[in-house]
Amino acid sequence: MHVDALDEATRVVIIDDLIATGGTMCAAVELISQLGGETIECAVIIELVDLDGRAKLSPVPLYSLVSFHEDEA
Ligand SMILES: O=P(O)(O)OC[C@H]1O[C@H](OP(=O)(O)OP(=O)(O)O)[C@H](O)[C@@H]1O
Ligand SMILES: Nc1ncnc2[nH]cnc12
Repeated sequence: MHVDALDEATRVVIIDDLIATGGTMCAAVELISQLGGETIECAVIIELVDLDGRAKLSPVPLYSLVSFHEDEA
């Protein structure tokens, strides 16, 4: 991503296929922040609930379409 791709007025929604530990999504939030933007929401298709990536993202809200628990895998 170019260093001048975002400015302070840019509100970003990050979309990925899956959240597990939240490390990937957190890195994306941090990158957006370093470039001056603000992540207003993260969205995924699949959330692996037991790995608690949602807590790592807080206070950025997470929207997920499907939640899997360990005993359902
Ligand atoms: O919440 P995390 O623990 O960071 O994991 C989530 C990431 O893992 C998967 O990518 P993966 O690294 O498997 O690569 P790929 O989907 O590009 O093949 C998935 O697409 C997310 O990007
Ligand atoms: N724990 C996990 N299960 C399935 N896909 C993944 N991608 C990254 N972490 C994963």
